[in-house]
Amino acid sequence: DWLLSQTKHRPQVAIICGSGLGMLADALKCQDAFHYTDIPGFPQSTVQGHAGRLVFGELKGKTCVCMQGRFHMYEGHSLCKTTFPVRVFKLLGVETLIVTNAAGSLADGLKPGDIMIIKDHVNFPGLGGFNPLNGPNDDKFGPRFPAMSACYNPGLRCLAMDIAKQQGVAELVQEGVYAAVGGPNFETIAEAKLMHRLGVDAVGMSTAPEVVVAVHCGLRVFGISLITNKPRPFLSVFLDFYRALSREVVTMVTDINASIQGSGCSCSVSSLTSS
Ligand SMILES: O=P(O)(O)O[C@@H]1C[C@H](O)[C@@H](CO)O1
Ligand SMILES: Nc1nc2[nH]cnc2c(=O)[nH]1
Repeated sequence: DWLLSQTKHRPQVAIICGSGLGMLADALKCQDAFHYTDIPGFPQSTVQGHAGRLVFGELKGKTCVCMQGRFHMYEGHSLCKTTFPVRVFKLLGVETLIVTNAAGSLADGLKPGDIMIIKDHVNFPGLGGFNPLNGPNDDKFGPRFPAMSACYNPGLRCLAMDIAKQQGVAELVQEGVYAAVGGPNFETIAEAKLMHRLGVDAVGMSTAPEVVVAVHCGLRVFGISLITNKPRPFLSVFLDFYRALSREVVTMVTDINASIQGSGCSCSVSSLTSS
């Protein structure tokens, strides 16, 4: 009610900006911005890179609200608090939630700088009983036992891939499974390997609880992870080096063969190339 009394904007889309992604809010026109400290009952950001502002504005003809800074379990917030803004968005009239995060890659084809469109998630805290929907269910938001089999809207995922192609950045974008862990420590090598074997492509410390609450209250969800790092077991560093070296040798041999042929000589070192 306080927010609705402070701004004329009536957002249809909410965007939660992940670590280092707060500048997404700068794209909004005709902004009304509120510090979390000024919003009655709102939790407070404690993490560097999370400015702690709710920014309303227009983006390509849609009214949006952006969270510049989200809340994480490792800050000491209860899961109810970390996901509280999602219910605020629902009450503001939002229909679509876009979640973004910084995440570590566990997949061979995902490198730092790539974008992963989230196709599904593994909510490790949730599997262990740490769920924002714990406690009495509030039926005005959603059912006691909500389905989570299609959390990430297939139409929006498809649209995002099409836009990536149109903008010529498709090679940086792929779909994958995000896993949420509690943090704040990063994974041990054994934990990273375990998650990789379980089918996880990227790991982070947020997002899944927000998505659970959003799906519970009927919001359409789209999620992306910005890949910021990749856990590097020693063996894979060695294998990458070995592959790079092999590629160099093949290139050198190919060049040598080309110059031998250019000189009119009939011999070559092709057997070395193939081995
Ligand atoms: O809010 P997100 O999920 O982007 O933040 C990630 C997880 C930690 O807060 C932080 C670690 O780098 O980035
Ligand atoms: N848990 C986890 N969170 C991250 N956020 C950004 N990178 C990582 C990572 O490698 N692991």
